[in-house]
Amino acid sequence: MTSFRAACVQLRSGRDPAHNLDEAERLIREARRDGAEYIQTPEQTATMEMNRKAMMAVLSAEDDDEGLKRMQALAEELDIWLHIGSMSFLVKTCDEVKAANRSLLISPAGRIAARYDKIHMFDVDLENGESYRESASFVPGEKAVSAILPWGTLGLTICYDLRFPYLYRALCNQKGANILAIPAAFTKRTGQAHWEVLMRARAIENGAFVIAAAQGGKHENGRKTYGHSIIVDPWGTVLAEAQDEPCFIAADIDMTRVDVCRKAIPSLQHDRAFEI
Ligand SMILES: O=C(O)CNC(=O)[C@H](CS)NC(=O)CCC(=O)C(=O)O
Repeated sequence: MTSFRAACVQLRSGRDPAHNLDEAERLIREARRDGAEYIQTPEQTATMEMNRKAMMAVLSAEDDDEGLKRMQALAEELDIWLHIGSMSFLVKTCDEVKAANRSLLISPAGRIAARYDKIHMFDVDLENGESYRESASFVPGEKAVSAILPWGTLGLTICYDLRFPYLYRALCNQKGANILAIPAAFTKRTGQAHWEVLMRARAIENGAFVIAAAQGGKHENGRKTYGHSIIVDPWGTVLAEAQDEPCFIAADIDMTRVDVCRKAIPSLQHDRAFEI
């Protein structure tokens, strides 16, 4: 199998996890009716907009999470690869309980085929006063993860990871990835300036498809995310892109494009070690 239809579900998740999952399910079903076989949802599909205390109060460990079980049942019912861009789960570190910002690939049998914990924490102060301390609530992951799909190999990353190109290089050169997943909740301000150019760069420099489902619009607490869920081919061509409303976008993915583009520009093979 060398081609498949991929979709991104764009959300504007709010404070109520059940409502967020209802909205995700509605759009996943729409994307399925349109023929999608791989459907990705954004970072923080189930819980956004919460302060640390409120968020910790509603989270469960992955094994006990009803929302995740619901998404597993949905993948099985619809016979799709359902990629939950991220959900948060409680995890114990040595001295405290924190959350993992975790991406989950669910197989058409409803099983968890891969899980990836976001490596790079968004601890940032923007010029306009917006300030984020992801590491206050989340423990970062330590491990790059790829997963084999029937059509190719998926590299799993999340949002701010987009800014660390060597992660994508490692996924493509050392873990076989030729499809890069970058589900996100980018800020509107940074997204306007950086989103599309970085997404296209990751696709071009690695000769890989990029699939990125996003949060978009003005959320309940006033925070604005950029939206613009995007699917890019290995030559850097944008195959589908959203605005900032909840919706789905879809594209037919022809995996033979990976070989063609990597043959034309074999930069992955031309990587060299160098002295500093
Ligand atoms: O906190 C939540 O509710 C959902 N999670 C997020 O919004 C995450 C962590 S704060 N956002 C990003 O990584 C934005 C990256 C970004 O915008 C950039 O790199 O420019």
